[in-house]
Amino acid sequence: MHTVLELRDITKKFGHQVALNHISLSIQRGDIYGLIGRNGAGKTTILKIIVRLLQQDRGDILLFGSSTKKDYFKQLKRTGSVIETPVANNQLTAEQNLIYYCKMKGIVDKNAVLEALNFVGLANTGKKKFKNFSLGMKQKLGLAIALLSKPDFLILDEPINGLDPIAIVEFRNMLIKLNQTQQMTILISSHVLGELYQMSTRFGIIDNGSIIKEFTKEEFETQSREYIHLQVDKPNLATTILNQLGIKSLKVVDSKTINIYDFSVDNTEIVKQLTLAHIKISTIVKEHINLESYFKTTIEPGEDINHV
Ligand SMILES: Nc1ncnc2c1ncn2[C@@H]1O[C@H](COP(=O)(O)OP(=O)(O)OP(=O)(O)O)[C@@H](O)[C@H]1O
Repeated sequence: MHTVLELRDITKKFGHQVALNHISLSIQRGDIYGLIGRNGAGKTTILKIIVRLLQQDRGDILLFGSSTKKDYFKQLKRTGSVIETPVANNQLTAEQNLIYYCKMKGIVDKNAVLEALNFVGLANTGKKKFKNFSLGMKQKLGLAIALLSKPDFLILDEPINGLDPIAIVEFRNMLIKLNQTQQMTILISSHVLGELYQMSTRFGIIDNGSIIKEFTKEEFETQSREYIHLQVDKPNLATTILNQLGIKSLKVVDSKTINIYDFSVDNTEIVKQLTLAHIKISTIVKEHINLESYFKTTIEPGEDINHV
């Protein structure tokens, strides 16, 4: 296996605030690595440190095996990135912006601009200036800019934020195509977990500046299992009754939700006993753990009872 990126014990502080706390992770060639975390968890800070928009306070980064300053910057040329909002000139068209970036990056391939425009589907935007682009068009131009140098490693910060469902699917398909046809390794941060799940091969969950879980899609699929999603008005009393019924594995997720992982008692019996105790049930349904619910219960552990 070839390691594209390795972060070793990275710490970054802004004043007294610890944004990254001893982060270690590695990304292998061909991975689509989904970085998941709530607002302020540290995702953008990681990406900025990788592309050298920020400097870590401690720890080492290896990009394609290089860590020394000179070699690292050489390897950065094999990387394309869109971090925060795509930076383009408001007064220029898509094509003009790409020509400008080619000059800046020293890209001499004459087909690079047209290829990038075609790939992201912006070839027909003609004279329209960047300032008049929709959000989706802006995101696509950002991707086109990142692809100009035909990178081996693509880094994208929240690329599908604010896009409509059709644009999201288009974006997903583009990234999967890059990964499958050009073996491009991709690091992507996103809040849109359902979408991230569909394209990523590996995941890292970051919370409060620490990576708290890393897993492959395969591992997730093997471990994820069904559960009963129960919503009631008195979860504490409901938990007591469920325990009395012999249900050993459950989790109180929030002020009205209990997830039950133990199927030893029939749903009708659960409903009957809760109703007898004057508990109002608003939902009782069998569900499969998805990335979103896994993420939620991982970063907000709730009250865990005998559940691993
Ligand atoms: N330049 C800065 N100066 C001070 N604090 C900063 C700076 N950049 C980031 N931070 C802080 O570091 C923490 C991590 O921020 P970061 O932007 O990496 O989070 P994030 O996971 O990308 O969040 P979001 O999803 O909201 O973009 C936050 O608490 C943030 O306020």
